[in-house]
Amino acid sequence: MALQTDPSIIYGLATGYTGRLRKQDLKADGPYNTYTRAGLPPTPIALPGQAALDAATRPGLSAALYFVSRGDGTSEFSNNLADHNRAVDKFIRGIDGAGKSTHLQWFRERLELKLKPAGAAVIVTREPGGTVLGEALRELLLHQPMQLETEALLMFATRYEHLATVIEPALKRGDWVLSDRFTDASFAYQGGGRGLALTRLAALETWVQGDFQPDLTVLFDIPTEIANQRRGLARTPDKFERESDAFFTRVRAEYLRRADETPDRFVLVDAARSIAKIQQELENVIVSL
Ligand SMILES: Nc1ncnc2c1ncn2[C@@H]1O[C@H](COP(=O)(O)OP(=O)(O)OP(=O)(O)O)[C@@H](O)[C@H]1O
Ligand SMILES: Cc1cn([C@H]2C[C@H](O)[C@@H](COP(=O)(O)O)O2)c(=O)[nH]c1=O
Repeated sequence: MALQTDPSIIYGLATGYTGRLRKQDLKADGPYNTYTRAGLPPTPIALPGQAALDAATRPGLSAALYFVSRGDGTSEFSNNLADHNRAVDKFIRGIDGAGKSTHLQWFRERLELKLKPAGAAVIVTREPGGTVLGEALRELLLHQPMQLETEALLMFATRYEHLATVIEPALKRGDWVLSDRFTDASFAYQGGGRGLALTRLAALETWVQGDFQPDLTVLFDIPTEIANQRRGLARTPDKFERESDAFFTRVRAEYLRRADETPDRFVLVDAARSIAKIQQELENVIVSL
């Protein structure tokens, strides 16, 4: 297994390091890139002080095998890969670039305010995930290599569980459901991005959800180059985030094709604009609901 540690890359970049590690830095091979090369870098990458030398020669007792920066000068330590991936998800991921996580939280708060008098709850969920089984499968889907067909089937398997145990019961209760991604993502990523026949995805869509469709889908549309800059903040990219620009351009094209196909269901948001401008537009969406 590769060491995959950012400080070695930063050391290798020398004066080329601008204070922010980008996705392309992780991909650029070099003697200090511990993502592309196995083993230790060729030289030490720091001049350690007395405390660090003491810690190396007399390490504290711990079962931890992994760590990830919390971004506040401290680190989150984990004993196994599943916990580590969850910690990475929490502290580093969340950066796909379009800004949907940023706006989802805000959207939820606004919607809750609107629904409060009616007493309806807002359930926020996500795909892949949203259930105990779905979250376990998410780990595999985001981090394990697998056949394209397996990936598509697992996406729809998590969706079946999600619909049956979370979404449908919530809608029956009269609650509102906000899902961070749904079936359009399968068409965009497995279909557009990876090239699985759309007819196969359409068959799975019918099997898993019948004629169920979200009432409204907000598509945060963003050119690949801008998404790249924002995604550049992600330091430990998952399987999807490691994909090429061409992949993301195809993903975007398929999202736009889906929006074009069923325009009544979609609100297309130009996500390249400022957060304030986007929220102005989302405010109008909430008013119209
Ligand atoms: N309109 C915007 N202008 C500038 N920066 C933005 C904008 N929207 C989001 N960002 C920033 O871009 C980064 C990515 O945003 P966010 O995590 O919301 O993306 P995402 O599409 O939800 O990604 P993921 O799907 O991985 O969670 C964050 O650092 C966020 O602060
Ligand atoms: C539902 C769904 C998701 N994906 C991909 C898209 C993203 O890269 C990840 C999920 O990560 P996020 O931070 O929650 O956006 O999974 C997919 O390929 N197919 C799908 O159906």
